[in-house]
Amino acid sequence: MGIICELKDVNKIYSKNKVLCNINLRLEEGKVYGFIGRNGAGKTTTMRIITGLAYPTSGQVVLDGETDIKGLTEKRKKIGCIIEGPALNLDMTAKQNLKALCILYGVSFDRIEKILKLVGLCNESGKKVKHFSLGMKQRLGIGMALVNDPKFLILDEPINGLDPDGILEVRNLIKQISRKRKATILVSSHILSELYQMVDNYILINKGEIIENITHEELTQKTQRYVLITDKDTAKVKHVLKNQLKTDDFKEMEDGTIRVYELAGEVLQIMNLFADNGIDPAGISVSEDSLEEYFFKRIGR
Ligand SMILES: Nc1ncnc2c1ncn2[C@@H]1O[C@H](COP(=O)(O)OP(=O)(O)OP(=O)(O)O)[C@@H](O)[C@H]1O
Repeated sequence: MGIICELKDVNKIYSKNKVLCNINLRLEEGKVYGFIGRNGAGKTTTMRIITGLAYPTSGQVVLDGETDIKGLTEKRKKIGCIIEGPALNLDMTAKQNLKALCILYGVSFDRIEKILKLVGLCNESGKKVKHFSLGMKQRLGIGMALVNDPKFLILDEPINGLDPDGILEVRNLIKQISRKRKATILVSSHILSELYQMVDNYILINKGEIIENITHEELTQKTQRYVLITDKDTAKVKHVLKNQLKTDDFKEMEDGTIRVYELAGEVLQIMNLFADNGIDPAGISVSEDSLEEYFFKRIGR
């Protein structure tokens, strides 16, 4: 899998205020990345640096292997982005906005109908954007970001402020774009659960530092319900789980505890079995981390 974007030791200082600290990121082709952090964590600044709207104080941006200004400028033409809200002309219709952008990019109008269909705005041809709902504006913004047929999409908080219907529409749209166009997508949010089941990888940023970069599977496992077992004879516990409970869905954690996922509702069954096998665990309980709990735990709050 090729790397479409890489940040190497990127730092950004705004008048003595260090807003990005040694950011290292590698974004693979065709994957969807959720960029999650509280307001002011540094998401927008990172996105601005990737797209060339801001320069890093130090460090390097690599886009599709290019590192010099000329190469980066060429690659940036193939990035579609919404940063700090879509740039829309409110007195024009969706189609007129898309047409204006096609002229700016020097591309044919052929793609407009396809984009309107994809973003679900085909039936809004007579309506000026100022009469659109926030969700419609966001969808048009995403459509605008697709005009130059990008391989890489950067969407800054596209779900922020939307009602539940709007959230669903934008989520579905992003999933569809990723499936149909195989584009790499970096999408930010300050709420981890907003991006759940929508992205392949979660990149957590806090106070300008990347604190975690994990896959959807890893996050699911970390936030699932599980039976938490504490016992000094972990080998025996694992043996009983595997051979008598016939489950492989457990994990030994770094602190020596064991988490059994599949049988989270079967704690009594597990306790009985342990009793039969002479295991008297120091601790056994059902536990889970919600997505937001997990996030706050990671950012230390
Ligand atoms: N042009 C600027 N000049 C000075 N400070 C800035 C500038 N742009 C951003 N900052 C500061 O950098 C920090 C990170 O801001 P950034 O916008 O990247 O955060 P964010 O994670 O995108 O949050 P938000 O969702 O609120 O935009 C903040 O403390 C912000 O005040």
